[in-house]
Amino acid sequence: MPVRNICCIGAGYVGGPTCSVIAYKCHDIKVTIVDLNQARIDAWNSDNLPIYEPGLDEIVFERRGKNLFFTTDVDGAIQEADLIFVSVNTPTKKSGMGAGMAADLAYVEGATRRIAEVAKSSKIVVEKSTVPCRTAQSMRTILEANSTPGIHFDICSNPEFLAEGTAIKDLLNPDRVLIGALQTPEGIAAQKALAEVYTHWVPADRVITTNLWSSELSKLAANALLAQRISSINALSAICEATGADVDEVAYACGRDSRIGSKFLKASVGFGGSCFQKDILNLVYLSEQLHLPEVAAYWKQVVIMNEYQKKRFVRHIISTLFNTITNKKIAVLGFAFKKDTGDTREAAAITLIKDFIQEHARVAVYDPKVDHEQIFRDLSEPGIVDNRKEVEKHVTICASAYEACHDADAVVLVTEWDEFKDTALD
Ligand SMILES: NC(=O)C1=CN([C@@H]2O[C@H](COP(=O)(O)OP(=O)(O)OC[C@H]3O[C@@H](n4cnc5c(N)ncnc54)[C@H](O)[C@@H]3O)[C@@H](O)[C@H]2O)C=CC1
Ligand SMILES: O=C(O)[C@H]1O[C@H](OP(=O)(O)OP(=O)(O)OC[C@H]2O[C@@H](n3ccc(=O)[nH]c3=O)[C@H](O)[C@@H]2O)[C@H](O)[C@@H](O)[C@@H]1O
Repeated sequence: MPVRNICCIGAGYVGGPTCSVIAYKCHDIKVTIVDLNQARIDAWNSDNLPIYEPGLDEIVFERRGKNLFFTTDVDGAIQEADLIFVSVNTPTKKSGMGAGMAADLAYVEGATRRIAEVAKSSKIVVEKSTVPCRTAQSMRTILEANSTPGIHFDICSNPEFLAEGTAIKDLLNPDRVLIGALQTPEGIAAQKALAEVYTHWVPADRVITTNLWSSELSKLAANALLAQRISSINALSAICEATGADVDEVAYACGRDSRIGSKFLKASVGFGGSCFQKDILNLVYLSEQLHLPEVAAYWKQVVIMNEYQKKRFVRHIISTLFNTITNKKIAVLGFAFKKDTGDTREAAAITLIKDFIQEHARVAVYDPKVDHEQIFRDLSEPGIVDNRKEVEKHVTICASAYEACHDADAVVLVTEWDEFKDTALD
């Protein structure tokens, strides 16, 4: 049976854009995106969408109210749907077993339990969130144990590979769509039904089907391999600085080898974003649980190198400014974790600025998209009394790059926003 009604649980950076694109490309499918967060849903229903992503507004504004809906009526949307994407957050656990490493699956479990409790007909449930390998097994156990008799659930894994800032481009023209399912007749039928949603616009040869566990692991593996390339080039950048080699030239020379390839070899102050670190730590935890300590140590080094790169950058600035930045003005251009997004999760700028504050510098920040309040929130460590005051004492948020750079002792270019390329400094 072709899919006619989709519900997406989680109206975040993945659920929002992904399911909006499905609605845009599949006019014969009704798509309802739900979230518990009323403010987020209100924003999706307004002129000011909660996420900045080039091309997103046009797509949402064209389909909203036709076959694309945003609501907090989670139960109603679950009941109507024949296919449900679970696209909720899976952050690193903050406490308990696996704290600081394992993925917190409480939101995935919460959404799965809700489906089991309220569904009145059989459904295909699709794991869209990034999860540890074999999570689909736990979801199946929950669904089977808690649902009404006679109702059947098929689970597919369909990890998302979009990158923020290019989400719409990535969704409209993906390198591949990955769909894993149990290799039973029902599992294969569910896999086919989901594949048919994507082949409304994605060439069939780009839709890859695998077993459930390969699909779940491929997502963690892809992010780990991408982050590993960045840590590799950043490690080489330290050697370049000590020898006079130029890391861009080294990256170019290596990238021209078609076996290596040129993408993801840009040396940086360290990767940020909500997923690379989280997903590698998730892989490290999985390796430890599987009693593979050497494998765990191998992947952990990618994160260790990333932290080293950020600290090395701060040390370099301080030593260049005669070993002290007390009372000196440091202009920080860019706060988001990369250009073309307002997302600041795990942004390198947060670590750098906190270090500058510790050194008693005056910091002037400018970012074209990040909300001022968000910057203060990110810089104020929770739980430390008066920390917010301390941050406000040291940090000024500016309305332009020129204002931030005026009379600065150092200009730190953290996020590669295009407008900085054209910013001429006196
Ligand atoms: N941000 C990104 O670029 C990418 C993220 N991912 C993965 O996708 C998943 C989602 O990530 P984001 O969209 O960035 O997270 P997000 O935090 O922006 O959005 C998740 C949303 O789910 C909602 N939610 C949580 N539990 C719920 C429930 N029981 N019922 C209804 N709504 C609920 C939250 O309120 C939140 O709005 C994560 O597993 C992440 O690792 C995968 C690829 C790219
Ligand atoms: O699972 C996810 O969340 C997503 O994670 C990344 O996407 P994203 O984090 O949005 O952005 P990237 O373009 O991968 O950049 C991540 C970080 O690496 C940095 N980076 C990237 C490329 C590079 O060559 N050098 C480098 O330092 C960026 O500046 C940024 O801080 C992956 O690219 C997506 O495929 C994946 O779906």
